[in-house]
Amino acid sequence: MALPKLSIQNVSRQFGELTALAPTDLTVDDGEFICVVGPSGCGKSTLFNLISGVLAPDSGKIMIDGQDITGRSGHVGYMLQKDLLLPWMTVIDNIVLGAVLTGGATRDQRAAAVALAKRYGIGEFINHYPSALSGGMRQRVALMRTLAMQHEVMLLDEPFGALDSQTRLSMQQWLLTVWAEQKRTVIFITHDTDEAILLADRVVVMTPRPGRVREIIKVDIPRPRPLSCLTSPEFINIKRQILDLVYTHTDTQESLLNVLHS
Ligand SMILES: Nc1ncnc2c1ncn2[C@@H]1O[C@H](COP(=O)(O)OP(=O)(O)OP(=O)(O)O)[C@@H](O)[C@H]1O
Repeated sequence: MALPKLSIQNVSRQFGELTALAPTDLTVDDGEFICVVGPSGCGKSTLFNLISGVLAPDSGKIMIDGQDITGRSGHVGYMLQKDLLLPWMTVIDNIVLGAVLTGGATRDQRAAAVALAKRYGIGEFINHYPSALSGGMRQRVALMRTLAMQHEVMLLDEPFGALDSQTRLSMQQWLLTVWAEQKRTVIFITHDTDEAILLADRVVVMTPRPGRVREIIKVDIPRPRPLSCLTSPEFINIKRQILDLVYTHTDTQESLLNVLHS
């Protein structure tokens, strides 16, 4: 059987007294698109910081292709909601920034970045500065930068969270095109249930803090997924399951019962 692309085994993290992530397991296959949803503060970004090696876990192991990368950075691409484009650099220089910081972009790397920009709708902006771009365009550039790092696993932390709903819908379709062609393994954090279902092969639902994986919902809606699938019965059915999991939690129910009986 093929090794999973990413394997998270019993990974946890405390900040002082606070358990930000309870022991968590997750296995992701090569080329999968996973969305992670869960209440604010349940440890989603902490999980990303652990996978990317920005933080070391207190327990557990993180493997990519069977290789232990626990606490080690440089093995995954990581994109945040805030695009972090450098304002004094052009679009193309921002895309190759990873290479620039690790010794300089080669001619081939720049040519590959130009090809990516042209392929994915920002070709005419490569010599512009970020300040001249709309929010959606800036996020495209930030994603191109993450792609240009050539990591097979990409972590996207609410990349469309700050965009208006119309731009967000077009960015979701755009991202699905990029993912289908580039064949990367994507883990994507979102607070938007529709976004999670539209994008994901599986949706990981986390519990409130201290977060851990509560349930994993498979999204069997065929691809490509046009916007019209947002109102299909199967979509609504999955949405109902996820909302039930996110908004009803035994601890919350127990504390409500305690209040009622006190
Ligand atoms: N560096 C840190 N030091 C102390 N506490 C932290 C640190 N990073 C995160 N936390 C705490 O850990 C918990 C989980 O935070 P995290 O950012 O991972 O949650 P999240 O699910 O990503 O939240 P949101 O959906 O609001 O972005 C929160 O209570 C947060 O305040």
